[in-house]
Amino acid sequence: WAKDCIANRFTYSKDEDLFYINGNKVEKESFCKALEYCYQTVIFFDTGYGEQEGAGRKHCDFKMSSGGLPRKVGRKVLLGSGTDEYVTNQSDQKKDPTKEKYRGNTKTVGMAVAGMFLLCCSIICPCFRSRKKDISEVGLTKDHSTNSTSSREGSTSSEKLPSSPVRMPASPFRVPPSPSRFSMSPKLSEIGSINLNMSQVMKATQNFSPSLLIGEGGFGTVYKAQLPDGPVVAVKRARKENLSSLQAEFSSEVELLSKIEHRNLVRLLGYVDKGNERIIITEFVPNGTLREHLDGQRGKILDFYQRLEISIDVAHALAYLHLYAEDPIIHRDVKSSNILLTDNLRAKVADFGFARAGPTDVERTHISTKVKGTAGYLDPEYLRTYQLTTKSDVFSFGILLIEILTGRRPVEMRRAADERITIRWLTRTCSHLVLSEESSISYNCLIA
Ligand SMILES: Nc1ncnc2c1ncn2[C@@H]1O[C@H](COP(=O)(O)OP(=O)(O)OP(=O)(O)O)[C@@H](O)[C@H]1O
Repeated sequence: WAKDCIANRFTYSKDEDLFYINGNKVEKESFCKALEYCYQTVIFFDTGYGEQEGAGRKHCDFKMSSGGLPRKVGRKVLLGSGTDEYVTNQSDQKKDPTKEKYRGNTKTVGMAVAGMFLLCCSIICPCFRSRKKDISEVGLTKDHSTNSTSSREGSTSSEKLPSSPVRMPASPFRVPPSPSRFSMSPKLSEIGSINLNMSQVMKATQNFSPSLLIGEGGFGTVYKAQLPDGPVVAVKRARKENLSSLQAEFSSEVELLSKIEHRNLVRLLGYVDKGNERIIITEFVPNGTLREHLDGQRGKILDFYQRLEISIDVAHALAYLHLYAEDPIIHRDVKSSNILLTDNLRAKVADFGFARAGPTDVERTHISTKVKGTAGYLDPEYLRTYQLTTKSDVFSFGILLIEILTGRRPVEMRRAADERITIRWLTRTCSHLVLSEESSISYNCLIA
């Protein structure tokens, strides 16, 4: 039998009693582990894989009903295995030779993503950046306006070069950063804050009026608010129902956002943590999410160069988080609905609810932690090993690039079964296409 799950094909040959993933022979243990995860995700997606639902159960001893299932957090997946989080050394990793083959597949994907990333950053980026106009940003009340202005990323020649080269990965693919694109991390004391109390927040949002509601997600509701002294802000309010479980998301978002400042990251302005109110106030990004644009819900469809610019913006945001923030930060939820666009179609990465501080010690390569993120964007190695590195964001970024190029979601549930998994559809479609400059899909294939 064979089973398609996310971007993988699981095959069992009864005659040979052999297990395959994407045509590669693998040990039963690796096969079962990967298939078990797929079952979990399929349940989350409710994909209608029903006809193959039982495949593998006969051979693998799944623990499907004993806590191995993903818990649902809004549209996100949360695979839990205890609450302990700890940092381990590379040398701590136990090498299981039986997993190497499957690991090889995921590494190939990782290399492909790195290739795309490099293509954007090293070749295309300089060509198009020079044509860019600077975006004027709303001036906001800051506690230390003078200092923070000097530390903010902009286009002045007085910008500082990135610090802490020690943390740069020792990768042969490393691209030297363009000094004009990065800034030092702001010091915590320099972060701007709008000091609002709850009654001012109520006033600014007109008692959380539905007419000011601009978004809703797993964390809560988001409102557009006009502050008395001018700026328009986004006010994200946690749901009351499961406040204790949202507390971690709230703390993470506030703590990490307060340490970063980059024009491609949504800026934290303040927060409320009082009684049963958890509110995050950020700059308002007026032009909706990238997903809305890809869906054609925001007027004119994005052209190729706009998509490219957006990709580059996100790449810069991630490079900043991974390499130039005070401590490395792993976003863990890079996806098109978390990319907000300005009127000039500049991208800002938002939603730091799942973000984690990465390993700070150069000796340490990863953090062992439970899996969080959104199905379809999750790095398969992280899923299997629970070992989180900045590369997990890079994997999600690769998926995002394909989404940007094709307009499709990573998994398109309404399509025919053989077209549901965008990566597979893309590779199959592209391999049949004769490349021609007239055809945008051919061009996109070429880039992908
Ligand atoms: N700063 C902002 N400016 C403009 N709109 C925003 C802003 N922040 C959030 N939104 C809108 O609110 C929606 C939900 O926001 P966000 O993704 O941060 O919430 P969430 O509860 O963490 O969602 P999810 O669980 O889907 O990640 C976004 O998709 C966007 O439409």
